[in-house]
Amino acid sequence: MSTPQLVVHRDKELMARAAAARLITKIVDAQAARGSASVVLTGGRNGNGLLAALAAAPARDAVDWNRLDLWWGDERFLPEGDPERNVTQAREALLDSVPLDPARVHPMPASDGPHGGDPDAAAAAYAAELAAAAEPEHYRSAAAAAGGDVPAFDVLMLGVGPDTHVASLFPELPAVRETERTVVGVHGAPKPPPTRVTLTLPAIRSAREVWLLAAGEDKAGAARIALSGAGEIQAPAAGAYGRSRTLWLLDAAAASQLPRDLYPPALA
Ligand SMILES: O=C(O)[C@H](O)[C@@H](O)[C@H](O)[C@H](O)COP(=O)(O)O
Repeated sequence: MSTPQLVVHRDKELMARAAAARLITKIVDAQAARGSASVVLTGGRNGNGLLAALAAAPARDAVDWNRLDLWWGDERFLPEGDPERNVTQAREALLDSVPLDPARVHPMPASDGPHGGDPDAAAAAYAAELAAAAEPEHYRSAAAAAGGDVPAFDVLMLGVGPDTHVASLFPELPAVRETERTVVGVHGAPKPPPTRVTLTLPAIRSAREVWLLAAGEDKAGAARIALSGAGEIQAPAAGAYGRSRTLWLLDAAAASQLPRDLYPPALA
């Protein structure tokens, strides 16, 4: 478990631009070291704000887009092309503007796909897709120990909800309690739409780096709770950490309720 590091930016726009620059560098370094990079995207305003900032970034095309694997941390279980789907919003924000290899872009299944309206079957299919992409020499995740291989994600990004949810892991609901499977269906999510598909905490924790994005006053309480020792069932964001790095990227508003001892030195 990597101890959370915090970086606080002046406002959400600067946080998005700085996080986009950080992601470009991370991808470029991974591609230089291993010939490819693997990133897990998140939905929501902060996740899409980062993608939009990346699309506009001067250094954008330092990334070899053709050698980038993209996965999702969660998805709203809606028909293909629905404007509320995370992949639809990601395409609009960035993906349709860069020359990705379509075979390396892995959206979670839609509700009108081959699995019918069954989010649990869709989740099982995505878990199988992850396992097929996991190389033997890749790090075996905590979930892999229980038989659920996932690729060695370089960066897994998560927006943080005001209730401390990440991906579609909501406090106290069954999905956040999952310790075996890497992907599960979600029924009755408090954030609409109610039916979703999500990575589980073991899958999230297999990533080399986990970046949590929190901007806005409405996230201040969630950041304080998640970073002050709350349990992962009550505060899923508290259970989202990477194997070598856990990075909270906040704006000043979202950091405004943090205990002083958690403030980064520059702000203390
Ligand atoms: O499918 C989703 O809704 C997202 O994956 C979800 O986990 C989101 O990241 C958080 O709810 C934060 O959303 P905002 O950044 O819009 O507050």
